Amino acid sequence: MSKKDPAPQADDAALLGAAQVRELAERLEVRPTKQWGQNFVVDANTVRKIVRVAGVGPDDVVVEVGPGLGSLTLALLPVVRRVTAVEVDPRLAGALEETVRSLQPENAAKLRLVAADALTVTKLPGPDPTALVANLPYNISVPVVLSFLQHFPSIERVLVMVQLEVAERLAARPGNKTYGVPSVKAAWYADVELAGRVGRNVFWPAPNVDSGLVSLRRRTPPETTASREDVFRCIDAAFLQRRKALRGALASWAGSPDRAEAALVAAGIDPLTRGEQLDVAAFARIAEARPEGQVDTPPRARRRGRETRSPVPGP
Ligand SMILES: C[S@@+](CC[C@H](N)C(=O)[O-])C[C@H]1O[C@@H](n2cnc3c(N)ncnc32)[C@H](O)[C@@H]1O
Repeated sequence: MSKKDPAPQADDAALLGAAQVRELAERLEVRPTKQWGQNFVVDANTVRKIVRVAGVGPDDVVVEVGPGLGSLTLALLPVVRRVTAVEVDPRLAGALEETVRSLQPENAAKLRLVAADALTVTKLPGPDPTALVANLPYNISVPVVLSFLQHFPSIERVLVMVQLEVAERLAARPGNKTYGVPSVKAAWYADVELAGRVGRNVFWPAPNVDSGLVSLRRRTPPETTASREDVFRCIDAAFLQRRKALRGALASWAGSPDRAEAALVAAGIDPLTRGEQLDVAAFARIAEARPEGQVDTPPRARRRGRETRSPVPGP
């Protein structure tokens, strides 16, 4: 056993309870807005749980998207090396540092505030982030997760609280009725698990739906010569008409149903399969099998050009 003091836990720290969240909001004259998905956590046990399930520790540099009034930030700060908090609402961004200074002065130096729209953030100050931990605004939760996994390869783990339905969709497996574009794209970057459910009563104001915790662990993307963009375009096309067999659903993506069929056969996939049955590795194989130089063309041009294009290459 080490003689060193154990790493501080969120349990020891000053956290915000329901009364403090409301008081703080009142003092800052912040009325929560739907536009920015502002449902603040008013339950200290929930933020402790998020930090615990995230599995972050003293070496972690955590990005928190949407710190709001600071409920989760205050639970993260005692536990991790640094928190970089990205907040779009200038009223909240302007107050966060002061909140931390007054409640946890010992951790104030660990906080870095970035006042910005998280969807535009592709670089962050300070050391590379190792984790994303956030209670995300519901309307942009999937784009935020995908964008941070794309732009920050140093992020190894993600724990986000999102609308339960979105959490289930992110963690869904092929064949499941909630499996869709978010599930396949998230699986490109990470192994994804539903890590818990959270009732709506831990928020102020309470949303109309329950929430879920989603845990993502970075993995190596499927091996393919196709670019991520190409694979993602193929996924988008397949799910645009999710009940359709891929031969038809991928027709415009490939140039024609015949070309789609050829790419599917070359990838070893039955052309009558539906996208909802395939995992991300299968989409990577299809994108790889697509004829080179192929571009999405309007239907008329596609019909005219059909006979003149070169055949789809074999596997
Ligand atoms: C669900 S609240 C969570 C607040 C706080 N983390 C908590 O748990 O109480 C979402 C937060 O994200 C912020 N937000 C919304 N859209 C954003 C964006 N595009 N970029 C950064 N922050 C955003 C909101 O202003 C709000 O503070």
